[in-house]
Amino acid sequence: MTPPKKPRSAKAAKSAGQPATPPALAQVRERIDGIDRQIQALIAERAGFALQVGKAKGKLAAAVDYYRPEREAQVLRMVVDRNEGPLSDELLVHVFREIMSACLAQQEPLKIGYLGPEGTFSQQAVLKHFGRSAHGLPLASIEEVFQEVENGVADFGVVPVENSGQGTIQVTLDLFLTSGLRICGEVELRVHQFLLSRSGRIEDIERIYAHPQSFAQTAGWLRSNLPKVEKIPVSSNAEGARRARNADDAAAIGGESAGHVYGLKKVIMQPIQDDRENTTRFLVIGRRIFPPSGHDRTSILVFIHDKPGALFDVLSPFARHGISMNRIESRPSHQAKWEYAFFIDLAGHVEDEGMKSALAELEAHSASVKVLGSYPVAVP
Ligand SMILES: O=C(O)C(=O)C[C@]1(C(=O)O)C=C[C@@H](O)C=C1
Repeated sequence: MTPPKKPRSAKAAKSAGQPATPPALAQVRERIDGIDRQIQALIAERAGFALQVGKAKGKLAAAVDYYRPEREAQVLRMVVDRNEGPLSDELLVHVFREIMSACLAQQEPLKIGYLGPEGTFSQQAVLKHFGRSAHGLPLASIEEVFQEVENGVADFGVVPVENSGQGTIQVTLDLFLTSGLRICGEVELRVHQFLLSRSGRIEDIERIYAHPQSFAQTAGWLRSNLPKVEKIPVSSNAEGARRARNADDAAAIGGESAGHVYGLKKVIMQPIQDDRENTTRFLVIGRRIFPPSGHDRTSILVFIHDKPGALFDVLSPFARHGISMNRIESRPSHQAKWEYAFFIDLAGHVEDEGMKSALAELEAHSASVKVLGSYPVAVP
Protein backbone atom coordinates (compact mmCIF):
# COMPACT_ATOMS: atom_id res chain seq x y z
CA MET A 1 0.00 0.00 0.00
CA THR A 2 1.33 3.45 -0.84
CA PRO A 3 1.94 5.49 2.36
CA PRO A 4 -0.71 8.11 3.19
CA LYS A 5 0.21 11.53 1.81
CA LYS A 6 0.77 14.47 4.12
CA PRO A 7 -0.43 17.98 3.22
CA ARG A 8 2.49 19.61 1.38
CA SER A 9 3.07 22.38 3.96
CA ALA A 10 1.57 24.18 6.94
CA LYS A 11 0.41 26.81 4.44
CA ALA A 12 -1.31 24.14 2.33
CA ALA A 13 -3.01 22.77 5.45
CA LYS A 14 -4.24 26.26 6.35
CA SER A 15 -5.52 26.96 2.85
CA ALA A 16 -7.28 23.54 2.92
CA GLY A 17 -9.35 24.93 5.77
CA GLN A 18 -7.68 23.19 8.72
CA PRO A 19 -7.62 25.52 11.79
CA ALA A 20 -4.59 25.64 14.11
CA THR A 21 -6.52 24.53 17.24
CA PRO A 22 -9.19 21.81 16.94
CA PRO A 23 -12.73 23.03 17.78
CA ALA A 24 -15.00 20.95 20.03
CA LEU A 25 -15.98 17.46 18.89
CA ALA A 26 -19.61 18.38 18.19
CA GLN A 27 -18.57 21.25 15.92
CA VAL A 28 -16.16 19.07 13.95
CA ARG A 29 -18.89 16.44 13.53
CA GLU A 30 -21.23 19.11 12.25
CA ARG A 31 -18.65 20.01 9.63
CA ILE A 32 -18.31 16.32 8.70
CA ASP A 33 -22.12 15.99 8.39
CA GLY A 34 -22.17 19.00 6.07
CA ILE A 35 -19.40 17.54 3.91
CA ASP A 36 -21.16 14.14 3.80
CA ARG A 37 -24.33 15.84 2.56
CA GLN A 38 -22.35 17.46 -0.25
CA ILE A 39 -20.54 14.23 -1.13
CA GLN A 40 -23.84 12.34 -1.24
CA ALA A 41 -25.52 14.95 -3.42
CA LEU A 42 -22.52 14.93 -5.77
CA ILE A 43 -22.51 11.14 -6.01
CA ALA A 44 -26.22 11.20 -6.89
CA GLU A 45 -25.56 13.92 -9.48
CA ARG A 46 -22.67 11.88 -10.92
CA ALA A 47 -24.88 8.77 -11.12
CA GLY A 48 -27.43 10.84 -13.08
CA PHE A 49 -24.77 11.92 -15.60
CA ALA A 50 -23.47 8.35 -15.89
CA LEU A 51 -27.02 7.29 -16.84
CA GLN A 52 -27.11 10.06 -19.45
CA VAL A 53 -23.78 8.85 -20.89
CA GLY A 54 -25.33 5.38 -20.99
CA LYS A 55 -28.32 6.70 -22.95
CA ALA A 56 -25.99 8.62 -25.29
CA LYS A 57 -24.38 5.28 -26.21
CA GLY A 58 -27.68 4.35 -27.83
CA LYS A 59 -29.81 1.30 -27.34
CA LEU A 60 -27.32 -1.36 -26.30
CA ALA A 61 -27.97 -4.97 -25.49
CA ALA A 62 -26.40 -5.42 -22.04
CA ALA A 63 -24.15 -4.01 -19.29
CA VAL A 64 -21.09 -5.33 -21.09
CA ASP A 65 -21.79 -2.86 -23.92
CA TYR A 66 -21.80 0.14 -21.54
CA TYR A 67 -18.53 -0.82 -19.86
CA ARG A 68 -15.54 1.34 -20.92
CA PRO A 69 -12.31 0.15 -19.24
CA GLU A 70 -10.23 2.79 -21.04
CA ARG A 71 -12.42 5.60 -19.64
CA GLU A 72 -12.35 4.06 -16.13
CA ALA A 73 -8.54 3.94 -16.25
CA GLN A 74 -8.45 7.63 -17.29
CA VAL A 75 -10.83 8.61 -14.46
CA LEU A 76 -8.66 6.76 -11.92
CA ARG A 77 -5.42 8.27 -13.22
CA MET A 78 -6.94 11.73 -12.78
CA VAL A 79 -7.81 10.78 -9.19
CA VAL A 80 -4.16 9.84 -8.57
CA ASP A 81 -2.87 13.01 -10.27
CA ARG A 82 -5.13 15.23 -8.14
CA ASN A 83 -4.31 13.50 -4.87
CA GLU A 84 -2.42 15.71 -2.42
CA GLY A 85 -3.20 13.53 0.61
CA PRO A 86 -3.76 12.78 3.40
CA LEU A 87 -5.31 9.57 2.00
CA SER A 88 -3.23 7.19 -0.14
CA ASP A 89 -3.65 6.86 -3.94
CA GLU A 90 -4.68 3.24 -3.46
CA LEU A 91 -7.49 4.15 -1.09
CA LEU A 92 -8.89 6.95 -3.25
CA VAL A 93 -8.73 4.74 -6.35
CA HIS A 94 -10.72 2.13 -4.41
CA VAL A 95 -13.41 4.68 -3.47
CA PHE A 96 -13.75 5.95 -7.06
CA ARG A 97 -13.82 2.42 -8.49
CA GLU A 98 -16.78 1.67 -6.21
CA ILE A 99 -18.56 4.82 -7.38
CA MET A 100 -18.05 3.88 -11.06
CA SER A 101 -19.03 0.28 -10.37
CA ALA A 102 -22.33 1.50 -8.85
CA CYS A 103 -22.88 3.99 -11.70
CA LEU A 104 -22.43 1.25 -14.30
CA ALA A 105 -24.64 -1.23 -12.41
CA GLN A 106 -27.56 1.22 -12.74
CA GLN A 107 -28.04 -0.34 -16.21
CA GLU A 108 -27.32 -3.94 -15.18
CA PRO A 109 -24.39 -5.35 -13.13
CA LEU A 110 -21.50 -6.93 -15.01
CA LYS A 111 -21.09 -10.69 -14.54
CA ILE A 112 -17.47 -11.63 -13.79
CA GLY A 113 -16.19 -15.23 -13.74
CA TYR A 114 -13.28 -16.13 -11.45
CA LEU A 115 -11.56 -19.14 -9.93
CA GLY A 116 -13.66 -19.87 -6.86
CA PRO A 117 -14.80 -20.74 -4.29
CA GLU A 118 -15.58 -17.46 -2.56
CA GLY A 119 -12.70 -16.14 -0.48
CA THR A 120 -9.93 -16.76 -3.07
CA PHE A 121 -7.39 -14.14 -4.12
CA SER A 122 -9.04 -14.24 -7.57
CA GLN A 123 -12.26 -12.98 -5.95
CA GLN A 124 -10.26 -10.17 -4.30
CA ALA A 125 -8.88 -9.25 -7.74
CA VAL A 126 -12.45 -9.13 -9.15
CA LEU A 127 -13.55 -6.79 -6.33
CA LYS A 128 -10.49 -4.61 -6.76
CA HIS A 129 -11.03 -4.16 -10.51
CA PHE A 130 -14.82 -4.22 -10.94
CA GLY A 131 -16.04 -3.09 -7.48
CA ARG A 132 -18.79 -4.50 -5.31
CA SER A 133 -21.65 -3.71 -7.69
CA ALA A 134 -20.41 -6.29 -10.21
CA HIS A 135 -21.77 -9.79 -9.87
CA GLY A 136 -19.01 -12.40 -9.26
CA LEU A 137 -19.40 -15.95 -10.58
CA PRO A 138 -17.17 -18.40 -8.65
CA LEU A 139 -16.10 -21.20 -11.06
CA ALA A 140 -14.30 -24.51 -10.56
CA SER A 141 -11.21 -23.95 -12.73
CA ILE A 142 -9.36 -21.44 -14.90
CA GLU A 143 -10.53 -23.43 -17.97
CA GLU A 144 -14.12 -22.91 -16.87
CA VAL A 145 -13.55 -19.16 -16.54
CA PHE A 146 -12.44 -19.09 -20.20
CA GLN A 147 -15.44 -21.24 -21.25
CA GLU A 148 -18.05 -19.14 -19.45
CA VAL A 149 -16.72 -15.93 -21.01
CA GLU A 150 -16.57 -17.61 -24.44
CA ASN A 151 -20.18 -18.78 -24.26
CA GLY A 152 -21.44 -15.44 -22.86
CA VAL A 153 -22.53 -16.64 -19.39
CA ALA A 154 -19.92 -14.24 -17.94
CA ASP A 155 -19.21 -10.80 -19.45
CA PHE A 156 -15.57 -10.93 -18.36
CA GLY A 157 -13.26 -13.30 -16.48
CA VAL A 158 -10.37 -12.64 -14.12
CA VAL A 159 -7.51 -15.18 -14.25
CA PRO A 160 -4.10 -15.22 -12.49
CA VAL A 161 -1.13 -15.01 -14.89
CA GLU A 162 1.99 -14.54 -12.75
CA ASN A 163 3.19 -14.24 -9.17
CA SER A 164 6.20 -12.14 -8.18
CA GLY A 165 7.76 -15.05 -6.27
CA GLN A 166 6.43 -18.20 -7.97
CA GLY A 167 6.48 -17.09 -11.65
CA THR A 168 4.04 -17.80 -14.47
CA ILE A 169 0.73 -19.62 -14.13
CA GLN A 170 1.19 -21.81 -17.20
CA VAL A 171 -2.40 -23.09 -17.40
CA THR A 172 -3.52 -19.53 -18.13
CA LEU A 173 -0.93 -18.92 -20.87
CA ASP A 174 -1.69 -22.26 -22.52
CA LEU A 175 -5.41 -21.51 -22.66
CA PHE A 176 -4.66 -18.43 -24.80
CA LEU A 177 -3.04 -20.74 -27.41
CA THR A 178 -6.44 -22.01 -28.50
CA SER A 179 -8.93 -19.48 -27.12
CA GLY A 180 -10.36 -16.63 -29.21
CA LEU A 181 -10.75 -14.43 -26.10
CA ARG A 182 -9.00 -11.08 -25.72
CA ILE A 183 -7.24 -9.42 -22.79
CA CYS A 184 -9.17 -6.30 -21.69
CA GLY A 185 -7.33 -5.36 -18.52
CA GLU A 186 -4.84 -6.30 -15.81
CA VAL A 187 -5.03 -6.23 -12.02
CA GLU A 188 -2.11 -6.30 -9.61
CA LEU A 189 -2.99 -7.64 -6.20
CA ARG A 190 -0.69 -7.54 -3.18
CA VAL A 191 -1.07 -11.03 -1.71
CA HIS A 192 -1.21 -11.05 2.09
CA GLN A 193 -1.29 -14.52 3.64
CA PHE A 194 -2.82 -14.76 7.13
CA LEU A 195 -2.86 -17.57 9.67
CA LEU A 196 -6.56 -18.16 10.40
CA SER A 197 -8.39 -20.36 12.91
CA ARG A 198 -11.68 -20.77 14.75
CA SER A 199 -10.32 -19.82 18.18
CA GLY A 200 -7.62 -17.42 16.98
CA ARG A 201 -5.17 -18.95 19.52
CA ILE A 202 -1.77 -20.12 18.32
CA GLU A 203 -1.38 -22.65 21.17
CA ASP A 204 -4.43 -24.63 19.89
CA ILE A 205 -2.92 -25.31 16.45
CA GLU A 206 -1.84 -28.89 15.68
CA ARG A 207 -2.37 -28.90 11.90
CA ILE A 208 -2.58 -26.36 9.11
CA TYR A 209 -4.47 -26.63 5.81
CA ALA A 210 -3.37 -24.58 2.79
CA HIS A 211 -2.72 -24.63 -0.94
CA PRO A 212 0.90 -25.78 -1.66
CA GLN A 213 1.69 -22.28 -3.08
CA SER A 214 0.67 -20.71 0.22
CA PHE A 215 2.85 -23.16 2.16
CA ALA A 216 5.74 -22.20 -0.16
CA GLN A 217 5.12 -18.48 0.40
CA THR A 218 5.09 -18.83 4.22
CA ALA A 219 7.74 -21.59 4.63
CA GLY A 220 10.22 -19.40 6.56
CA TRP A 221 7.63 -18.09 9.02
CA LEU A 222 6.24 -21.60 9.66
CA ARG A 223 9.75 -23.03 10.23
CA SER A 224 10.52 -20.35 12.82
CA ASN A 225 7.15 -20.19 14.57
CA LEU A 226 5.31 -23.51 14.18
CA PRO A 227 8.00 -26.05 13.25
CA LYS A 228 6.18 -29.09 14.73
CA VAL A 229 2.71 -28.48 13.32
CA GLU A 230 1.41 -30.90 10.64
CA LYS A 231 1.00 -29.30 7.18
CA ILE A 232 -1.84 -30.65 5.03
CA PRO A 233 -1.96 -29.48 1.38
CA VAL A 234 -5.45 -28.87 -0.09
CA SER A 235 -6.80 -27.76 -3.50
CA SER A 236 -7.39 -24.11 -2.54
CA ASN A 237 -6.95 -21.84 0.48
CA ALA A 238 -10.72 -21.44 0.63
CA GLU A 239 -11.02 -25.24 0.92
CA GLY A 240 -8.43 -25.14 3.75
CA ALA A 241 -10.44 -22.43 5.54
CA ARG A 242 -13.61 -24.51 5.11
CA ARG A 243 -11.91 -27.48 6.81
CA ALA A 244 -10.37 -25.37 9.60
CA ARG A 245 -13.83 -24.01 10.41
CA ASN A 246 -14.84 -27.45 11.68
CA ALA A 247 -12.01 -28.07 14.15
CA ASP A 248 -10.53 -26.47 17.26
CA ASP A 249 -6.98 -27.70 16.68
CA ALA A 250 -6.70 -26.72 12.99
CA ALA A 251 -5.74 -23.52 11.19
CA ALA A 252 -5.66 -22.39 7.56
CA ILE A 253 -3.50 -20.01 5.56
CA GLY A 254 -5.25 -17.57 3.26
CA GLY A 255 -6.35 -14.08 2.48
CA GLU A 256 -8.30 -11.86 4.84
CA SER A 257 -11.45 -12.48 2.81
CA ALA A 258 -11.19 -16.27 3.28
CA GLY A 259 -11.28 -15.52 7.02
CA HIS A 260 -14.45 -13.40 6.61
CA VAL A 261 -16.22 -15.91 4.37
CA TYR A 262 -15.50 -18.91 6.64
CA GLY A 263 -15.79 -17.12 10.00
CA LEU A 264 -12.16 -17.55 11.09
CA LYS A 265 -10.05 -15.22 13.24
CA LYS A 266 -6.56 -13.97 12.54
CA VAL A 267 -4.14 -15.85 14.82
CA ILE A 268 -1.45 -13.25 14.10
CA MET A 269 -2.54 -9.74 13.15
CA GLN A 270 0.25 -9.31 10.55
CA PRO A 271 0.54 -11.26 7.27
CA ILE A 272 2.94 -14.21 7.53
CA GLN A 273 4.30 -14.53 3.97
CA ASP A 274 8.10 -14.38 3.74
CA ASP A 275 8.15 -11.83 0.90
CA ARG A 276 6.39 -8.61 2.00
CA GLU A 277 6.05 -7.50 -1.65
CA ASN A 278 4.36 -10.76 -2.77
CA THR A 279 2.13 -9.71 -5.69
CA THR A 280 -0.03 -11.60 -8.19
CA ARG A 281 -0.91 -10.20 -11.60
CA PHE A 282 -4.31 -11.12 -13.02
CA LEU A 283 -5.69 -10.64 -16.54
CA VAL A 284 -9.21 -9.55 -17.37
CA ILE A 285 -10.46 -11.63 -20.32
CA GLY A 286 -13.33 -10.65 -22.59
CA ARG A 287 -14.55 -10.87 -26.16
CA ARG A 288 -13.18 -7.66 -27.70
CA ILE A 289 -10.34 -5.14 -27.72
CA PHE A 290 -11.14 -1.67 -26.32
CA PRO A 291 -9.77 1.69 -27.58
CA PRO A 292 -6.57 3.26 -26.13
CA SER A 293 -6.58 4.82 -22.63
CA GLY A 294 -3.32 6.71 -23.15
CA HIS A 295 -1.17 4.34 -21.05
CA ASP A 296 -1.63 0.83 -22.40
CA ARG A 297 -0.01 -2.53 -22.78
CA THR A 298 -0.35 -4.92 -25.72
CA SER A 299 0.00 -8.69 -25.35
CA ILE A 300 0.77 -10.78 -28.43
CA LEU A 301 1.37 -14.43 -29.16
CA VAL A 302 3.94 -15.25 -31.87
CA PHE A 303 4.36 -18.76 -33.28
CA ILE A 304 7.83 -19.44 -34.70
CA HIS A 305 9.77 -22.41 -36.07
CA ASP A 306 13.03 -23.38 -34.42
CA LYS A 307 15.54 -21.84 -36.93
CA PRO A 308 18.67 -19.68 -36.49
CA GLY A 309 17.85 -16.04 -35.81
CA ALA A 310 14.13 -16.69 -35.25
CA LEU A 311 13.97 -14.89 -31.92
CA PHE A 312 16.03 -11.99 -33.31
CA ASP A 313 13.48 -11.60 -36.14
CA VAL A 314 10.69 -11.43 -33.57
CA LEU A 315 12.36 -8.82 -31.40
CA SER A 316 13.96 -6.49 -33.95
CA PRO A 317 10.78 -4.80 -35.37
CA PHE A 318 9.92 -3.56 -31.86
CA ALA A 319 13.46 -2.29 -31.27
CA ARG A 320 13.34 -0.47 -34.66
CA HIS A 321 10.09 1.27 -33.73
CA GLY A 322 11.24 2.17 -30.18
CA ILE A 323 8.64 -0.06 -28.49
CA SER A 324 9.58 -1.39 -25.04
CA MET A 325 9.08 -5.03 -24.26
CA ASN A 326 7.95 -5.74 -20.70
CA ARG A 327 7.93 -9.52 -20.76
CA ILE A 328 8.66 -12.49 -22.98
CA GLU A 329 7.85 -16.10 -22.21
CA SER A 330 8.06 -19.17 -24.44
CA ARG A 331 5.82 -22.26 -24.40
CA PRO A 332 5.58 -25.29 -26.71
CA SER A 333 2.97 -24.33 -29.34
CA HIS A 334 1.01 -27.61 -28.95
CA GLN A 335 0.54 -27.42 -32.76
CA ALA A 336 3.73 -28.84 -34.25
CA LYS A 337 6.86 -30.48 -32.84
CA TRP A 338 9.64 -27.96 -31.99
CA GLU A 339 7.37 -25.07 -32.77
CA TYR A 340 7.19 -22.46 -30.04
CA ALA A 341 4.78 -19.77 -29.00
CA PHE A 342 6.20 -16.56 -27.52
CA PHE A 343 3.98 -14.54 -25.21
CA ILE A 344 5.17 -10.95 -25.43
CA ASP A 345 4.00 -7.86 -23.50
CA LEU A 346 4.71 -4.52 -25.18
CA ALA A 347 4.27 -0.89 -24.13
CA GLY A 348 1.54 0.79 -26.21
CA HIS A 349 -1.74 0.03 -28.02
CA VAL A 350 -2.42 -1.78 -31.33
CA GLU A 351 -3.95 1.44 -32.66
CA ASP A 352 -0.58 3.29 -32.25
CA GLU A 353 1.13 3.87 -35.61
CA GLY A 354 4.51 2.48 -34.43
CA MET A 355 2.87 -0.66 -33.08
CA LYS A 356 0.94 -1.20 -36.35
CA SER A 357 4.15 -0.98 -38.40
CA ALA A 358 6.12 -3.24 -36.02
CA LEU A 359 3.37 -5.89 -36.09
CA ALA A 360 3.19 -5.77 -39.91
CA GLU A 361 6.99 -6.32 -40.11
CA LEU A 362 6.76 -9.14 -37.59
CA GLU A 363 4.04 -10.87 -39.58
CA ALA A 364 6.31 -10.87 -42.61
CA HIS A 365 8.96 -12.83 -40.63
CA SER A 366 7.23 -15.22 -38.25
CA ALA A 367 4.85 -18.14 -38.70
CA SER A 368 1.87 -16.27 -37.27
CA VAL A 369 0.99 -13.46 -34.88
CA LYS A 370 -2.09 -13.21 -32.69
CA VAL A 371 -2.91 -9.99 -30.83
CA LEU A 372 -4.29 -11.11 -27.46
CA GLY A 373 -5.27 -7.61 -26.42
CA SER A 374 -4.43 -3.96 -25.79
CA TYR A 375 -5.52 -2.75 -22.36
CA PRO A 376 -4.87 -0.06 -19.72
CA VAL A 377 -1.79 -0.61 -17.52
CA ALA A 378 -2.96 -1.51 -13.99
CA VAL A 379 -3.90 1.46 -11.79
CA PRO A 380 -2.70 0.90 -8.15
O1 LIG B 1 -17.98 7.47 -19.42
C1 LIG B 1 -18.71 6.52 -19.68
O2 LIG B 1 -18.68 5.95 -20.81
C2 LIG B 1 -19.62 5.96 -18.64
O3 LIG B 1 -20.39 5.07 -18.94
C3 LIG B 1 -19.50 6.46 -17.25
C4 LIG B 1 -18.65 5.58 -16.38
C5 LIG B 1 -18.39 6.37 -15.05
O4 LIG B 1 -19.08 6.11 -14.07
O5 LIG B 1 -17.51 7.23 -15.05
C6 LIG B 1 -19.34 4.31 -16.08
C7 LIG B 1 -19.02 3.13 -16.69
C8 LIG B 1 -17.99 3.00 -17.71
O6 LIG B 1 -17.32 1.79 -17.60
C9 LIG B 1 -17.06 4.15 -17.70
C10 LIG B 1 -17.35 5.32 -17.05
